[in-house]
Amino acid sequence: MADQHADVDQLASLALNDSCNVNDLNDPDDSIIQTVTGDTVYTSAVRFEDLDVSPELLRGLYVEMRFERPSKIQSQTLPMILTPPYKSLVAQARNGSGKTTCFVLGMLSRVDPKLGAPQALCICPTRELAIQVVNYSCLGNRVYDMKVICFSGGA
Ligand SMILES: Nc1ncnc2c1ncn2[C@@H]1O[C@H](COP(=O)(O)OP(=O)(O)OP(=O)(O)O)[C@@H](O)[C@H]1O
Repeated sequence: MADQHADVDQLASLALNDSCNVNDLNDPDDSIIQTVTGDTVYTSAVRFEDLDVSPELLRGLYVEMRFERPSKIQSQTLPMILTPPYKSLVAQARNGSGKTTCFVLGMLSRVDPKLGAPQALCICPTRELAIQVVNYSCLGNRVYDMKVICFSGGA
């Protein structure tokens, strides 16, 4: 999560200017893209196996979520999100392009399922978004038996 006082210039920033529709999720651009942030070079992931995720999460992506391969925003941001040294990231892509999976997979990859303590907090601006995030995060329940809880306020 971004440090409150972090200089915006220090944040890795990525905006994908793609105008495709949701069907493109299953037809991502296969070209391998390299992104350099500071001294670190990130290579886009063509397959989920290219990412540093556990076998349990891989199974969850393929079997539970029935995803075949990363969408464009996932292929470019997940190597950054999952590779140490971890940095803050701002990414922008159109609605329905798979952004939620990016940060949910980031959270699920960084928690220790054996540790019985709260380890990740996701703050959402609307109740609808919070519910969407919880629905994806439930992948953690299914593959790791971890608890995902949604708190919301308002009437
Ligand atoms: N790699 C993938 N392969 C197939 N389907 C996917 C993939 N990633 C996400 N999806 C599906 O695409 C839809 C949109 O994904 P998601 O909600 O993550 O997009 P989003 O960019 O966060 O959307 P929004 O901008 O509305 O918050 C969901 O139904 C999700 O299950």
